Amino acid sequence: MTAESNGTLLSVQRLERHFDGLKAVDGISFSVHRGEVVSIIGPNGSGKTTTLNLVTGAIRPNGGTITLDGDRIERADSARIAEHGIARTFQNGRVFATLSVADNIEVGLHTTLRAHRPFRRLANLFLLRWIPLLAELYIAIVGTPASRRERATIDAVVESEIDRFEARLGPRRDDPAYSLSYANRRRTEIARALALEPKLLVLDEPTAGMNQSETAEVLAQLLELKAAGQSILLVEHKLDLVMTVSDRVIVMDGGRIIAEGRPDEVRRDTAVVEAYLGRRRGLGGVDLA
Ligand SMILES: Nc1ncnc2c1ncn2[C@@H]1O[C@H](COP(=O)(O)OP(=O)(O)OP(=O)(O)O)[C@@H](O)[C@H]1O
Repeated sequence: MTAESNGTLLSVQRLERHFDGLKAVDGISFSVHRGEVVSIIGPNGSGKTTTLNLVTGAIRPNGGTITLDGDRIERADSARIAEHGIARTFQNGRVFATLSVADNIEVGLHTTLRAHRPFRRLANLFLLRWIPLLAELYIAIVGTPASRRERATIDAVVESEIDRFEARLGPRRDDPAYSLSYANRRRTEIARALALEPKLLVLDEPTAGMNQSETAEVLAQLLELKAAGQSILLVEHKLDLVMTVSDRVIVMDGGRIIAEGRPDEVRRDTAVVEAYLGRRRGLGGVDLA
């Protein structure tokens, strides 16, 4: 059966990544179907973020394949993969500190604007990827570059993303990101990813550093995205959230997948309980049973 006919959006096969002999990701295979929310959990250092970095092109694999919507992407760079339909957020939350909320959301769109303006696209990529401070300064002073035709489209996308987080980001739309609360920076980052209308949204610990009510808000937003049919690949330590939002849960330990299934199946898997509790690593004290 082909990727298209069985509804597979992302297919990862025998993926490997070593760091100086350490097998951070050790031959894993999994898939994400269209409209599915798949979470990767596991103790600290089990290879979750490395997997996301491989899928989003931040690093290259030593072996294996990654297929998105039928196309091989394991050798593509992150900008090409973003154009292809994967958008992500980062574990430590990355926003451009001196840019406003609106400009932060817009910046993501510029890095993936299609090749009809190859030179400007190249300049944007160069500035944003390799000299981010200079790029920030340029945008803060001159503004973001766009033709009048593009401007209307871009503004509409930015406004619709601010609307999505209206209560939180609406009043802060023109404020620089450095003045935002941590939770609002994370929301800005998620809005920037969603502005790309990705086929697959990749979230690396979106609730890290958030309190209970902020976490509940993220959960509600994830459930809304899921109801709208958004495919999501999520790494998250807060297991209550994972078990509520996920269609499928993948459990990693030592670079390998040790269990995979529906949340209720994974909860009962003894290998999972052992990985978390038996060795007292990662999320010690979490009751999976
Ligand atoms: N750039 C790197 N250079 C060397 N080792 C690395 C690098 N990135 C990750 N590792 C190692 O690979 C292993 C897996 O790391 P990874 O960050 O993927 O784990 P994780 O499951 O995301 O952990 P956490 O839950 O703590 O974020 C760890 O032993 C880590 O130290």
